[in-house]
Amino acid sequence: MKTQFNTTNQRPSMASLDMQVFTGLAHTMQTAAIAALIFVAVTFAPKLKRRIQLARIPVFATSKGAVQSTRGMFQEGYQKFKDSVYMIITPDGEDSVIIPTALMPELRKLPDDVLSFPKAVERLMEVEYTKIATEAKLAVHAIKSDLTPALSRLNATISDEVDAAMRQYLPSCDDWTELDINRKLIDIVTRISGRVFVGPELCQDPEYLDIGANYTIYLMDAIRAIKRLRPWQKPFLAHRLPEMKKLRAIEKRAAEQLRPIVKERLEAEKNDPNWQKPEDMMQWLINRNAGAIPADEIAHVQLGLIFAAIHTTTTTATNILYTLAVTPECMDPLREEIRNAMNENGGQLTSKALQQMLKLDSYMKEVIRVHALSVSSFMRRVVKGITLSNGQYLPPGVMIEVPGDAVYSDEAFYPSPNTFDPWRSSDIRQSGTPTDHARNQFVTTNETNLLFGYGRHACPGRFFAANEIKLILARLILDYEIKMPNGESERYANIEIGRSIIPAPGKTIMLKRVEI
Ligand code: HEM
Repeated sequence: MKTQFNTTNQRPSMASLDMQVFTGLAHTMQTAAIAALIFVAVTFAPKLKRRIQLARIPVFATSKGAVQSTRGMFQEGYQKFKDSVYMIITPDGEDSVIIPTALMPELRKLPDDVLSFPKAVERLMEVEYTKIATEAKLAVHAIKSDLTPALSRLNATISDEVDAAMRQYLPSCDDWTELDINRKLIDIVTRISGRVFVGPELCQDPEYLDIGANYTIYLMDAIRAIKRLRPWQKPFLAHRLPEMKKLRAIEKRAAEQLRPIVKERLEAEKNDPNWQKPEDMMQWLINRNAGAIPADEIAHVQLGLIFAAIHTTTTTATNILYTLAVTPECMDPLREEIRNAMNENGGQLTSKALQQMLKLDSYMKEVIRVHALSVSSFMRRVVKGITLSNGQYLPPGVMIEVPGDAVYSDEAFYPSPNTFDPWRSSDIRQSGTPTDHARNQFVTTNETNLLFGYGRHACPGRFFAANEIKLILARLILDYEIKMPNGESERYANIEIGRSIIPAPGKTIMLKRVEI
């Protein structure tokens, strides 16, 4: 059989076709291989470079290491490398550099273009898809300059709201009554915070209360769902997730509810000379921008506040109540202190009365020492390379964090750390120097008190949160007996989800109104 050669006039034979296809395929594969190599180089080279730059740092454990929980990993790491910088490779593949307490002060004041809080939040919160605001400049400014200075003036209003919220959400409890206290606290805290965020009418509106109680839950559900996707799937599938649709829907409802109120207030300011500006965050946000930012943007900031304020406060208060239910011996000293402080302040829970409650403050602080909300704190991403005073270079892109929970169990900072000592801080404050007094408060932020973070981004809402929690606790302690159900005496164990440690939801405690 003659071999057929392909010419322009001839139909190609099967063999030459095969050859052409093969050559074409080979080219395509070559191109694909080069593209893949470039992709791998672009994607992994910075990571590889970082690894080389961090090579001197000991790596404690990988995600597949022998230690089971993230908390255990951080605690064991602390035992081994407490005073030095070390690295933990977390299950999400982050190179996380753990900073010892001694090196924290030199990082405290670095600006965001060197060591960034928003950039640390970006990947954690899947910001590319959730679109939540990582820069909270407007909110932070309004909290620091308007809310915190107004706290003593607003205290009576907030205290009245606490009473109203208790009446609304707690049953009469004339006899021992079993309550899902976490659920109740979400509603109570949403209403009280709402009074300060959006004013007296809206904070009682069922639509606002529903948004306030659920926004954080929907956001966290969406983040978890996105994290379950493979990285390459995210751009295509993230927006179609049912959890994301729920998130977008609640954001839309918030904008629809808040938009007309912002417009109404702007109109009133323009047209009504007798209009009195309300004292709430909504107004402070409007004032700070002289109406220059769109109403939808204010709604966005309000959602950011809801996220920052409500579940953090509720989780903290739930931790305290789960503990109160198993420490009945603390109830009388606390009750006596609250009554004395009220007697000295005209029978009211004034700001000054709250400041005088050293035992209550100490109890709250000790609960959080034993039941921290997170294994780590001060999470930041390095933007410009930093050389630490020990000579270690931290390259751009690296995440740093501090093992806050492990610090709380360090004998050097907290003697007998395994003992729950409710008056640990009040004893120091009563007998110590002014510095001891200042460094041992619930709202203190420093290298060994990390509930509210550390440095320039430390929680600006902590003064409001502390007052709110104290007002709720003072009412509960004055008016109720508290115990565990079914004669139990063990505290509910907290549950760990990644770096978070939260009180188990859905658990009950018993309340009975005190007979006077
Ligand atoms: C017990 C309740 C609360 C806890 C445990 C808590 C905790 C925190 C933590 C850990 C941070 C990050 C700090 C850092 O990394 O250095 C933070 C930031 C923040 N918190 Fe709170 N928070 C609470 C209540 C509140 C409240 C009531 C508000 C609002 C009134 C608020 C507003 C904020 C804001 C706006 C930020 C971001 C600060 C910034 O970007 O500079 N928080 N909070």
